[in-house]
Amino acid sequence: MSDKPIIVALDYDNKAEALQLIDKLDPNMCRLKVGKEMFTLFGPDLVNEIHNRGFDLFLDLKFHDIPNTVAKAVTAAAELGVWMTNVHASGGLAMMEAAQKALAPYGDKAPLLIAVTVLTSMSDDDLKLLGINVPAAEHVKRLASLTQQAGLHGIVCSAQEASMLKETFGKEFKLVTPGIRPAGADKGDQHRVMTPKEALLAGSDYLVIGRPITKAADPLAALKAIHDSLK
Ligand SMILES: O=C(O)c1cc(=O)[nH]c(=O)n1[C@@H]1O[C@H](COP(=O)(O)O)[C@@H](O)[C@H]1O
Repeated sequence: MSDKPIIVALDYDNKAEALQLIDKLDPNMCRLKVGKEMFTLFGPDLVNEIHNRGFDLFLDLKFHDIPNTVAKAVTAAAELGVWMTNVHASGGLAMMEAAQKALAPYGDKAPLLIAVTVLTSMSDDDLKLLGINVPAAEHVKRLASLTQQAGLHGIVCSAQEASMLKETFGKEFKLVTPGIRPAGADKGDQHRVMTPKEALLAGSDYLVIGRPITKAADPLAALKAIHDSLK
């Protein structure tokens, strides 16, 4: 587990509202994630504004394209100075190797590069519709193995798979787990969920948490409650 495991997923269509929350947060308590919605709306300016406030940023754009294109995209993320970025493991071994290789010139300034395995919104039945006739956990394991072979830092997966994955791939291989729901919270579109405390106990290194914080009546109080529940 990281000493600062919470990553708040900022999925807002309003920059002022997002900055209002960020200004109440402490960079010693959490990291932040900007994804497709906010990056499409507000671009690198938002990344710079978050960096200026002292936060580590996970740029979650889930690149999935031909190796050359993805290598260029992760290079652009490295130029922004982000702490972590990601690709889809389903893009394949060559794509992931090209992405990792593109980061080599950045040395210890390179972002952590992780690969999304099976989205936490997907169930075994959703995989069947894609022609993948194995349980999600098995497909996650297959994609995690490819990711480790490509030399990436770790994967995005569900905390439900964390203990099996830590056992198989070792403690240095980072597990970033969305689909985190405090007990009784609305699951929304997530399927493979776990509570924050259970996720850490199962072996998650980082907990990605969005709506349980950002949609709470008092987001700061929600974050503090989750933070305290981990002690
Ligand atoms: O890569 C991700 O961050 C991600 C992968 C995944 O499998 N599932 C998943 O929910 N996410 C992201 O994690 C966040 C979860 O948000 P909430 O469901 O609101 O807590 C969203 O920003 C998703 O884009």
